Amino acid sequence: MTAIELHGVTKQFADVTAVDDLDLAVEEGEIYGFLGPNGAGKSTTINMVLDLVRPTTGTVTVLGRDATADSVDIRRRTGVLPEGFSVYDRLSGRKHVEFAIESKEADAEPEALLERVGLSPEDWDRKAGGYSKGMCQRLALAMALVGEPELLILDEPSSGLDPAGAKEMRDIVRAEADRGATVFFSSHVLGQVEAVCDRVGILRDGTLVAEDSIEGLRDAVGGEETLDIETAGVDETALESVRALEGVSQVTRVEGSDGRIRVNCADDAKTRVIGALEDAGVGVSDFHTEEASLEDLFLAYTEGDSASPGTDGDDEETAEAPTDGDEARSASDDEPEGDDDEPEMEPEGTERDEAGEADGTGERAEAEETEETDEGTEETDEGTEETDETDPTATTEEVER
Ligand SMILES: Nc1ncnc2c1ncn2[C@@H]1O[C@H](COP(=O)(O)OP(=O)(O)OP(=O)(O)O)[C@@H](O)[C@H]1O
Repeated sequence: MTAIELHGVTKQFADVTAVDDLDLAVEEGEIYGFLGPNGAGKSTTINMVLDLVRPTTGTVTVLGRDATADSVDIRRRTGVLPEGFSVYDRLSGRKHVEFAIESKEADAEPEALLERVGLSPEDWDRKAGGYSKGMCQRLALAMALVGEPELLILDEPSSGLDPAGAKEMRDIVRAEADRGATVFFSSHVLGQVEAVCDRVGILRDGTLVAEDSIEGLRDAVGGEETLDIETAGVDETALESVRALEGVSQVTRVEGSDGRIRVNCADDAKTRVIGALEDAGVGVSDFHTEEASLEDLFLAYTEGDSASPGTDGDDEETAEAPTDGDEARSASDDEPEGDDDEPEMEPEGTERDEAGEADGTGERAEAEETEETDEGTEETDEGTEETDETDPTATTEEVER
């Protein structure tokens, strides 16, 4: 069975097409990395999977159920780490986890979860308003893990985490997959994706431009590798003989070195390159191969005019992780009025369910139809209303737009 399935899903916000006729299938038990540049439509897709946003057209099925009609059941079986997670400042970490346990009607030990995500016992009863970004992120993960969910949806999970925290996050993701959970996570931190995902989907302008294992993507981009060769010294004639070889696309000297050269070539051209240098009398003292990095792959699929991989891949800047971890705590400023009071400890999805039952199709659907001109704003407000009252893990992203 597929854990997540989207068929022909489009989401239009006024004149912005956030997701465009998207087909996506995530198999049960796999770790699926969802990549894409800023604004590609990742969060919108995740929000549709969670029924926080409804598709303009198309169908979304999660754990074999309809994402809209069965959203309460789906949310009970799903653990979510939302982008821009905001804590309740005055509640302790322990209270947050207890809230999640109560919401899910789960049988879980808050301490075990807090410990699992690496929060120290001395922090468990501190107010989460004093937590660092990384601690907030760990707390969000602890809440997502409550009740051993069948599906984990992690939106930028390593945001705000230091390298050790990111590694712990990966270990937990792997352990969850070993337990049988499906993990769907979006990230800009490509190393995270590479280290942990079985499959990767790359979204661009709301469309899936690539979907494969990392290896498969590499092959699709051309499988070109970079040979870094250390020589005792090399002249232009020898370099020309390498340039003339079949499968070699580029030969450059490494600036500042005496005899190091870099050769971009197909996998099967490597031995020819070394042979040609030796034939030209060049002493090769060492060489190693660098595979195309995930950054290169990402850029190949997401840059340029076409939605197919290009060849360019030097500008790693573009693929750097954004600093959206800032939202983790600052977003708490957007808490609902009267945040002096503790939030009501209602089961997750209660308000949503009532809203859905109010008119049979959900208030949002109606609002979208009647207020077409201000669709985005309408959803924004509504998302806040629904999620803040029911779930402190709810994203505030739509509010901020
Ligand atoms: N509530 C909304 N109202 C209006 N436009 C929206 C809304 N939500 C998303 N969009 C637009 O839809 C597009 C996709 O946004 P989305 O947040 O899904 O992208 P993303 O891939 O998650 O980006 P990022 O990596 O920056 O978080 C963007 O152009 C965004 O401005």
